[in-house]
Amino acid sequence: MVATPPEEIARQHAEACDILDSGSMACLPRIDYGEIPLRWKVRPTSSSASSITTASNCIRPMGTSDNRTADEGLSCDDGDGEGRSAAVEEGYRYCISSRGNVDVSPIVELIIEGVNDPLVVKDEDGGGGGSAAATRSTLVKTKDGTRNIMTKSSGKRTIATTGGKSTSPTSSKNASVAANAPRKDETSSSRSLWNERYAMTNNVRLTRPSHDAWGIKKIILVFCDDFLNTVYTLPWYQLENDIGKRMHDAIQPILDVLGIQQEQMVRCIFAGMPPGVTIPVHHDTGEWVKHAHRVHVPIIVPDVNRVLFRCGPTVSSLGRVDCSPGHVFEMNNQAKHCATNAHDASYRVHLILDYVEPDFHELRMAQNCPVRRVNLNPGEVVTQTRRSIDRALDAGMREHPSYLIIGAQKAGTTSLYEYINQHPWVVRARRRETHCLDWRWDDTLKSTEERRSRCLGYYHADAMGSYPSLITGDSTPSYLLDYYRVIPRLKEVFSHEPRLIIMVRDPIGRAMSQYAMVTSTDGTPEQLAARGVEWRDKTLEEVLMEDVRNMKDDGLLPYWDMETGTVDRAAYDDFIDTWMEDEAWEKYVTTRIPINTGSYSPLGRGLYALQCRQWFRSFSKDKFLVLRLEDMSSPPTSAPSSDIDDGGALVDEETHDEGGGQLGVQRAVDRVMSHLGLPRFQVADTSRKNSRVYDNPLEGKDELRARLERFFEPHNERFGRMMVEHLGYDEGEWRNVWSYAKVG
Ligand SMILES: Nc1ncnc2c1ncn2[C@@H]1O[C@H](COP(=O)(O)OS(=O)(=O)O)[C@@H](OP(=O)(O)O)[C@H]1O
Repeated sequence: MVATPPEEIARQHAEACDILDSGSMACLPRIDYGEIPLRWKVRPTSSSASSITTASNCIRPMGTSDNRTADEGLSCDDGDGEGRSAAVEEGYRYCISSRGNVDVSPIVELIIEGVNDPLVVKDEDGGGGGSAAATRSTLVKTKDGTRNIMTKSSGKRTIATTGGKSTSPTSSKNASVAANAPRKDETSSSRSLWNERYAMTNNVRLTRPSHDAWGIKKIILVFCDDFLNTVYTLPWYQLENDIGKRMHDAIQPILDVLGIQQEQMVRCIFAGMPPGVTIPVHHDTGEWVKHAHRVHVPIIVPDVNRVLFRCGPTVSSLGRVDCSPGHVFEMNNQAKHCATNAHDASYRVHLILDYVEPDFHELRMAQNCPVRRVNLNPGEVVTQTRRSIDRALDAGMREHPSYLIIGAQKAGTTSLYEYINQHPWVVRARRRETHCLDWRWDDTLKSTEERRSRCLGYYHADAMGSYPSLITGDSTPSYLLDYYRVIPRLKEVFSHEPRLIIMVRDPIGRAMSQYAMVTSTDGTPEQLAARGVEWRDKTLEEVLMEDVRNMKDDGLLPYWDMETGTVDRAAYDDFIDTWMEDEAWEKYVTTRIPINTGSYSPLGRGLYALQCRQWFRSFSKDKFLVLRLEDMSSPPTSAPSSDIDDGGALVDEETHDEGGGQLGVQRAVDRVMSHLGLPRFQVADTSRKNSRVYDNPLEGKDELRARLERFFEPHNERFGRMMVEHLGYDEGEWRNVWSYAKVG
């Protein structure tokens, strides 16, 4: 979302003041519709409002203080809803639900001191607070909304993008128009919880870019990162200290009204809105928004008639919410909302609380990404980006790279890399294919330390140090076959053993794709050079025959009859998994893989079991994830994947994958996220990468195709068996992988 221009904020502020001055807008009736179902938060538009509001059975009433159920709420008038019409209810009930009323005087007692003091501005140098670590390397937003790491020392934007669009509602420039609030600190009570300098040493300083831009003061008790990976409890909500205990006690009645447990709370903040400020119409975004219920409780409201808080399905249908102190209301924060404090002297304070549903933690456990809860220490420094929060004391904890896509060539590795990079916590390596362990390996470097440093340079390891929640990796598909060079180097320079991802594809399709690429004259000079010229004037059949002869000469195919193109099954069964096969395979890979050309091994690269076996001997099985391209098939052009729900599952699997292919991509990426221990996200661009249009070189070559099928059939079978037996993959999916048996 583009930042709201200052003139527009000023216009909205004037409009809000007019509404308040004229008294023309009554508050929406307080109706408790129960908890707003999370799925209503997906697309808050008026059309979806009308479709979802007809489904009254979607409402899940919770116990409320006034004992009114959602259904009762729909049909009864609670006395203050004069003028309420069915249409009003119809339009707003998925945006606002009054969940009850509490006595907030214990909270007021805790936070009243210094509430009207002007905002303390942190020192230019970071005030010794939270931004110190961030000055070394900073994530910066690029034009396309992705993020780069800027390294201060070089002053050059070097690296890496992480996916995802920012939707920050405004900028600090705007705030200067909207917030004519005082910004200096001379009068602040030094022990007020609102005093940022005091909070910086006794609590923890966290930034909230949009709030900061609007001049909003805050007392933060509980906070989570954008993916709900970690929930941080700040000192002023920890039971070990007096303020924390008192906060707990004071806030508990709100949790009781909502019917939730402390563990469900993922954010809890007091937000002080300065006098004369308007927060323009916006809606909240980010992964956490989809999983959390947003609750507001007005705590200190100098004059309810000078406060305008509105929410609604569209900009033109905003309804006014009753902001009397103690009114506990849930709002759909993916619907449009805005607020004005038109009081001329005093701050307005709301408690803003977000909570997840009780089964959220189990869901995340099942996705191999359990929610962590961390107690922060007083004065602790954290490094924040828009999407991530890292403790300074965790700096350098993550070793890079976290993952490597090692192959197979032409099996969709580029696409997978691009999909993974759409995760906001994934940072690109310097190049997609670093090749730092094969042909970019520098033999002139004398020590392991130098070699490690060179390799780590491809992954921006230094700049990533302050952001341990961010990961990086690369995709170099030549590694799978070139294991004998790559594995010892990998072990030498990366002692932590990265996660290894292997994409596979029907070896016949893979070979055709390789042939099409290597013989293509399109591409950059670098690409053309890497392909080599050896296959330029050869047919697919010729290059395949060359490879099969090499294998035969190396003793790898004692079961293959060159004349008939058939496999002797008994000879095959006797030969595979013996030392003779090992020796022959080693001879083949050590003598037939040139370092400077892609024109080799069109058949050998499709013998996945033989390649994987070498990797499986060197790394434990939990390090591997093997995915089939066929399961991730998507169309060549970009298509939106907006029908994917929070858990990463499509809303309607039956219909949504027809021709779309997004489901396969999303599933593949979900599996990668589990493998990497990252929270799931929705892949926005599911289109194919690196795809090529070419004539089918097997068209009209039935005998050649049949030979290839006979050649690969036992190897495919063997590979499928390996997936089931070694990695424990599903038998139904893998046992007959790429079986060429004709049906009927
Ligand atoms: N999502 C999806 N669905 C279906 N097909 C896909 C997808 N992503 C990539 N592809 C196809 O994978 C081929 C490119 O693979 P790689 O990126 O691994 O090639 S490379 O080794 O990096 O050159 C290339 O195959 P060909 O077009 O046959 O050459 C791509 O079209």
